[in-house]
Amino acid sequence: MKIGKVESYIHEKIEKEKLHFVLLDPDDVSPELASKLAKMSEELGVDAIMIGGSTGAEGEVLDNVVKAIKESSNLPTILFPGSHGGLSKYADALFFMSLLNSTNPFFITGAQALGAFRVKLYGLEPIPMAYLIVEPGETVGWVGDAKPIPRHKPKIAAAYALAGQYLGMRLVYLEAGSGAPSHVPNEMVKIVKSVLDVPLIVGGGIRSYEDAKEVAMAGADIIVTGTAIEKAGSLEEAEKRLRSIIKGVKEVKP
Ligand SMILES: CC(C)=CCC/C(C)=C/CC/C(C)=C/CC/C(C)=C/COP(=O)(O)OP(=O)(O)O
Ligand SMILES: O=P(O)(O)OC[C@@H](O)CO
Ligand SMILES: [Mg+2]
Repeated sequence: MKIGKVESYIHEKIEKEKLHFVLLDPDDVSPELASKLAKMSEELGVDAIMIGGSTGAEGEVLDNVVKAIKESSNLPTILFPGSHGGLSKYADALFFMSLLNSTNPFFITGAQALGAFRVKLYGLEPIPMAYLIVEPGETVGWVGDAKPIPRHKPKIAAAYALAGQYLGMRLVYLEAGSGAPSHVPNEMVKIVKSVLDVPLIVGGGIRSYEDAKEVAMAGADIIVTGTAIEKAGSLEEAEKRLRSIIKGVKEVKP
């Protein structure tokens, strides 16, 4: 079995440092803004750009944002699809994710089957990933028909994460939901990390130096931020926030 370029890049990098990925939602950012944010991200030390949204980032809108990002930066572009619609031939890779704690088979295997041929046709690099929604879950929890993992039940998260690894998934993503008032609890990150051999991604509600640093210290290998950068209001503010979040991530050594 061959591990693709983007996944190999992730594996090599996490040996040496904690990573920071920026998520851009084509529903919320224009190609022009995406292009500027991607360029800034590369200059400041972000490790990859994720592209997706839970309320229908697809078609031309998605393609144009991916193209704009590819033109302005050399960072790997990874699709973060809300369904089989969230695929673009212009991206490098995609998180081929299964929402393991969904109550709806569409988000566990259905969207994956409907998207599989197009992934092959577009030559996208699929990276199998267990996607787990933790309370509050926000929009993605509702859209994904999730049974969100209670914040004070880290063992449930660990059980799902380990099941994902044993099912062959090569990444686990703990998601509190975009814009969540608080990120996944540190204790949960720690316990999940302690049972896993595959890299752990944490996102949702991470918006400051302190947030990023504590989640990295708790054991996340990759920290994702979307809202903090996307909705900064100005490029100056986005830069300020990005600098402090990256500082928090990179101060923690693996
Ligand atoms: C692998 C393929 C083809 C599909 C996977 C489909 C699955 C399992 C989706 C999971 C459920 C879902 C709706 C995920 C959306 C992921 C996502 C992009 C969330 C965050 O987007 P943001 O823009 O930050 O937040 P909003 O939720 O506010 O849009
Ligand atoms: O927008 P934020 O809260 O940074 O969340 C990022 C990501 O985990 C959402 O899927
Ligand atoms: Mg969104």
